Amino acid sequence: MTDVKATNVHWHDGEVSREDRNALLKQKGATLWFTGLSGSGKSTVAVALEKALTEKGHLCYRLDGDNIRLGINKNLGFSAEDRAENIRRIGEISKLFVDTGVITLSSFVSPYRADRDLVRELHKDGEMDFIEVFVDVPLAVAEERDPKGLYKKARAGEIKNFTGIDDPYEAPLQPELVLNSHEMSLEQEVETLLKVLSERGII
Ligand SMILES: Nc1ncnc2c1ncn2[C@@H]1O[C@H](COP(=O)(O)OS(=O)(=O)O)[C@@H](OP(=O)(O)O)[C@H]1O
Ligand SMILES: Nc1ncnc2c1ncn2[C@@H]1O[C@H](COP(=O)(O)OP(=O)(O)O)[C@@H](O)[C@H]1O
Repeated sequence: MTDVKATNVHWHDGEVSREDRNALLKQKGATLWFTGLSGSGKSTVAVALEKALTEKGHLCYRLDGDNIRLGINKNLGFSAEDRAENIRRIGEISKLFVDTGVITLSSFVSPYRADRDLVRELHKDGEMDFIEVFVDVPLAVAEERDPKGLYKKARAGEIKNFTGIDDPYEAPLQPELVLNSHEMSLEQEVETLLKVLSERGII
């Protein structure tokens, strides 16, 4: 892909600030970044949290691997380079959402530490909350769950470069939160997340 450098381009501030939008929504925009193996529970937890937050009157939005890859990132595959670009774009989108005041739930395998760290850095630019949530289950558990039948296909050699099988997953070193979804109930996971959001003044 051609890397067109942004020369003679400058950020343009409006007259409404992020603080104004946060005040309007009575919450603070933030990104919760769910990372983990396919089948670890990222989407399930994000869906449950979205429901709980909405019931409490908070505006949130889910960005999910499969959905994003059907639209804005439909030109990307699963090479390390494409995954990096996938995560970079989602990182930028998450940051824009946070700027609007929305609590953004981003669920991506995001297997490379450097890609996730780049998203963390992007959020530092705007002093925005970035909460890395490692949904951590042993590969055997994810493979046993196999909700989409993809591990079976990967083991049969029908899918190449499948994370955990013939492609790496680099676990976070210092995530804000670890959820062991094989040892916790969905309700416990949502409660834990709501507590973190409350402690940080996001809700
Ligand atoms: N090769 C390979 N490796 C991992 N995952 C694969 C692959 N091929 C397809 N899928 C399906 O795509 C979903 C992962 O997309 P992501 O955008 O989250 O991946 S990444 O962050 O760019 O690595 C992932 O979704 P989840 O199961 O929800 O994690 C899979 O359903
Ligand atoms: N405590 C739990 N938290 C999350 N998912 C769970 C839990 N217990 C069982 N599961 C199951 O594990 C699977 C996780 O799949 P999914 O959420 O699609 O994972 P991912 O988005 O990481 O690929 C689902 O079938 C879900 O019902």
